Amino acid sequence: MLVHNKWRIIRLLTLVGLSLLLVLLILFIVVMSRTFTLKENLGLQFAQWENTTIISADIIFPNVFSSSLVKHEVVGNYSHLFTVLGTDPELVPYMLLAHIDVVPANEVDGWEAPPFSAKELNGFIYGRGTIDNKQCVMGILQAVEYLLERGYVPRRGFYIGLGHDEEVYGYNGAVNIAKVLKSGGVKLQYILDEGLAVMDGIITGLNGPAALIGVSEKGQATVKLSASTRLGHSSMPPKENSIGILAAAITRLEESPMPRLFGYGPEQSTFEHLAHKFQFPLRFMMSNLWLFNPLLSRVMERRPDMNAFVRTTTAVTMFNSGVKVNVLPSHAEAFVNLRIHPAQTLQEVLDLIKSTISDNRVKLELVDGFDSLPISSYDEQSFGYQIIKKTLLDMFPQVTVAPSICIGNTDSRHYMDLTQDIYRFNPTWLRPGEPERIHGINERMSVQNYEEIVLFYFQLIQESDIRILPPSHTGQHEL
Ligand SMILES: CCCCCCCC/C=C\CCCCCCCC(=O)N[C@@H](Cc1ccccc1)C(=O)O
Ligand SMILES: [Zn+2]
Ligand SMILES: [Zn+2]
Repeated sequence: MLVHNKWRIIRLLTLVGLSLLLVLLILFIVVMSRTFTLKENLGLQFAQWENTTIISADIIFPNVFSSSLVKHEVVGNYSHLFTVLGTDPELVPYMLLAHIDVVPANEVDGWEAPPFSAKELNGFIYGRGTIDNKQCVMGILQAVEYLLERGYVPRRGFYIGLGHDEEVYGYNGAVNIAKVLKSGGVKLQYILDEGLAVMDGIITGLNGPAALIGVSEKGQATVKLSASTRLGHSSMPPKENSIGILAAAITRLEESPMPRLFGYGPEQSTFEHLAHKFQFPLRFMMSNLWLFNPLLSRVMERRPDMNAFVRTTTAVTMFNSGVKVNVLPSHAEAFVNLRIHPAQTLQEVLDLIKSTISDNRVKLELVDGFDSLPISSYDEQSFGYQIIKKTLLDMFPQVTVAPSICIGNTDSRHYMDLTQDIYRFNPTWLRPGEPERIHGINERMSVQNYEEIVLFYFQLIQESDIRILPPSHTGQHEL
């Protein structure tokens, strides 16, 4: 009897033990498969890191990641391509671009909140990337999430491209996303990428805010300059060494700015579109740039952000030389970053640098460069431009919309084979003192503006469903 009971207890315990093991195994499989899905979807963005929980995007945007209308691909290891199906295959799709990478930031430079904290202070979210370009990454995904949640089905299909290396030329992210699309024979109605913004109080003399849409972007040249002289003891220096030679060359470059070209590129159209918002006599001058170019250029060039519209800009960004206080430097090198005005070519800029330096001991190498980009359409029939403009005016009737040229470079140049119409614009409001925060300290985005950004994409996506633009009633711009 005792033996019999003992076996019954052992059998019972084994059964309980096995069941427990089974439950644990099932739990383990469920947890692991969930973790893998998250990791696959977002490239491992689910971790506990320095007291910050990084939450996977498929938790924040569940509809985007589960909808049968949306296909998500990881491209070039870290970039993201979303394909959103439209119901009407006749309608040419469009594409929204933004980038997830940022330039470095260091709290000790004077940030009011840690640059990677996204801390909210007085209605502003502080953090590197908040206005370049996380606001658009999140704004686009949040808008699509809300639309899907409401059962929206687009008529016109669209793509979303989120590059991971825009700040270092985009060669792995944007270039590969464009390749994927090209290999699928995709053609795009228009592209909207980061770029200019709503300028509020930034343009001197202008009444009211202006939304500047980049219909082109400046070219760029990164040039390496170097000089080499004999290594030796600092107690017996020659009259000049590599540092002095290179410094003199750089001084010559800084003291000889590139020619004023204001009015010979798309900026002419910008000011013609804005002219009616200036007071006399500026209104008259802006409408007659052919006559007032020389005068206006001289006023504008005094402010760095305005000077960018006047000429090819020259910025010495890196200078390296020397190894020890008592050793003559055998080699000095510097990098100069130029943003090329559309009325000049890369070759003309290189020739001018050479003649300005005018010293054969200084070696000049082109690290990377390209001419300014083609001008996208912005007339009454221009689908993309008019959709962006209408979306803006519906939201902000007080804004004047004008075509302009983007003074920085964007990923969109890698998509040039897919469309003729590329627009560079962030639905971000910039007020005095704010342009300096881009790549600078205390980069921030107001909570209110973030909500507007979500709404902007929410509206734009729905506006883009229109088959053709309604006939224009005005047939003229705001001049
Ligand atoms: C007449 C109107 C005056 C208006 C004042 C303008 C205020 C400035 C507003 C917006 C700034 C535009 C920024 C455009 C986005 C640039 C994004 C960016 O930083 N891109 C990098 C990309 C790059 C390219 C090559 C090498 C490294 C990085 C850049 O251009 O540096
Ligand atoms: Zn950017
Ligand atoms: Zn940037």
